[in-house]
Amino acid sequence: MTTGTGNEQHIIEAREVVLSFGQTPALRGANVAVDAGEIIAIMGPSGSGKSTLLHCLAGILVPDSGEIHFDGSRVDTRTETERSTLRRDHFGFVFQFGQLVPELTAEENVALPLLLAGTRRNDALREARLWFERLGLDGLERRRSGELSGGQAQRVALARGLVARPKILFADEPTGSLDTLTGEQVMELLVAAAREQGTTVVIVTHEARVAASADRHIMVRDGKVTSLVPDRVPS
Ligand SMILES: Nc1ncnc2c1ncn2[C@@H]1O[C@H](COP(=O)(O)OP(=O)(O)OP(=O)(O)O)[C@@H](O)[C@H]1O
Repeated sequence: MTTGTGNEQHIIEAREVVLSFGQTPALRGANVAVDAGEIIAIMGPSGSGKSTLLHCLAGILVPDSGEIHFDGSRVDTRTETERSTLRRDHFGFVFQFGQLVPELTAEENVALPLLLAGTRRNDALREARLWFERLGLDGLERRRSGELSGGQAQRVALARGLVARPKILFADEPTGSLDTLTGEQVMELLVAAAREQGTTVVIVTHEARVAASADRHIMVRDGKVTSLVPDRVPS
């Protein structure tokens, strides 16, 4: 593992990242650097490479060339097992669809990251339950995903993404399956909870309103990040 080559002030960084799926280029030299505690929105047209960039930053995909740095050390040079451990210990995830395990109750779904990290079941469930009141999910602890509305299921997924207090929350279109109002509420909860616990957030979204909740947004076009100059969202 290579260490100590990243800029220490950035918690996560992609440098000249190139990745193709077969003949299809997805990233063609993408650069982005995110500060600790920052909430950054990745925007851009469909197929421009947003999700691929998020997956590279999160250590899910390994670039063909270029570098990913997390907390001052290289991620892309690590083995699959090392990257999996990194994700489990430091990253949380929220995606657009189908994230909850249907056989588990809502509280068991939220507790999952803690259980995977070795927390005792009772402690994990106690910690998980704290999120239900906080996210307006009181009384839904024992429901299964089929018994939740889309907005409720996304809030459960959000709780699961944050319960282990990850350093970074990666969110790929977390409001994409929701109506505008429900999506705004989920986004408000996401931003408030992330700020409260100092979690850095990298969020892929099509929606300008979602991006407006972020501290900064970047544009991905044809596999490149086009706005490298800090582009602060006006408050
Ligand atoms: N697993 C895959 N296999 C083959 N091609 C893929 C795969 N994933 C993405 N691609 C291609 O890579 C390019 C970038 O895709 P990506 O999903 O990163 O774009 P995106 O900006 O997130 O798109 P969208 O907004 O539509 O989700 C596209 O041309 C896409 O078709």
